[in-house]
Amino acid sequence: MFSEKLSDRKSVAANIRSAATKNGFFYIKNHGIPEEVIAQCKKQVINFMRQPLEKKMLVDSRTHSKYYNGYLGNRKAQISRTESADVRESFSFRYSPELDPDHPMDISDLPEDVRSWIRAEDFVWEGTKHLPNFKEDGLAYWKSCLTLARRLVRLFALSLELEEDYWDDKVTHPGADGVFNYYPPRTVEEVESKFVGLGSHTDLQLFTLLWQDSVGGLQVLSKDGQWLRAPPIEGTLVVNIGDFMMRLCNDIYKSTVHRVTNESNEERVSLPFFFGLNFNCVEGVVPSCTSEKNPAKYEPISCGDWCQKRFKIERDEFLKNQAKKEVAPSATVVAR
Ligand SMILES: O=C(O)CCC(=O)C(=O)O
Ligand SMILES: [Fe+2]
Repeated sequence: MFSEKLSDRKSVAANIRSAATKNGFFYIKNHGIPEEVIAQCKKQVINFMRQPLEKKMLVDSRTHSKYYNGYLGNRKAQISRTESADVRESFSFRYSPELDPDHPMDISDLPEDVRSWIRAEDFVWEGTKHLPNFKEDGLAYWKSCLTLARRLVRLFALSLELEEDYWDDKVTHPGADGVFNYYPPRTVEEVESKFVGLGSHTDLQLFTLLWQDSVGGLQVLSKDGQWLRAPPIEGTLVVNIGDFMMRLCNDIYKSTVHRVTNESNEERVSLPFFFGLNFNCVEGVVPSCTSEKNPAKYEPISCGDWCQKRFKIERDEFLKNQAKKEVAPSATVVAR
């Protein structure tokens, strides 16, 4: 991937094509993110999550965020309608031009159509100031992911028989959502009531880079409906295709359903990074994925609209179900 020779890069791209077509999930090694950067970030996630709830609520997403940033607590969301509420706790933040590792710039210098789509919110860093180096260490990992993702998107372009720079101008201020996931050790209640860590879902954008610690618990749904374990492999990141990529390549690449349950007595941390095009960028099916026999299945849509719609569905669904539970009678009528 980092080779000077196009033929080397093409050969990696061919591997990506094969994995993205079959499973939609693969591992990468020698990705260039230093182990030290990952370890520091993980340490900070543990520091944050082990705080008393009132400290974590300083950055509560529901009270402080317009755009789904900040902290979401244990069982405060439910990504899958047919499973339980999610046991996972998370801390989320979004792309900010000041923090861009490749070309930092002031938000006021962005053209208006790009600026109006920037979803970063300062409260996430304001409310975590009491944790020494939390922001610095968290962002060091996020920055490494962003630089890597910009490299990887070039290989994705190659893999789809597009020019390598096909998306370069469309990832200058991209969807780059950092999330710190924390799955507490599983309790007896969770086992008995079949609670999931994070219910079955697909990711939204072009692709996700995922670091997971050594605990395990990620499962991927295969084409024939089997849950496959995606175990931690030291020195690797998991990469998986998102829905927007699947749309852009007319379903050739698969955005695969996955879920997580921490089945251990240890804490589990994972660090996904969700990468997409600039949110103002309206993109349709790419030319190399359509033909007369295989017309585009999807209309162009902006990456931002797409994400916003999907986030809203997830949150609204959860709040609706909560409200229903609150007004439900204590007796349940069972059909006979
Ligand atoms: O925790 C993991 O291993 C995966 C998390 C995930 O799928 C997500 O945050 O979308
Ligand atoms: Fe996911």
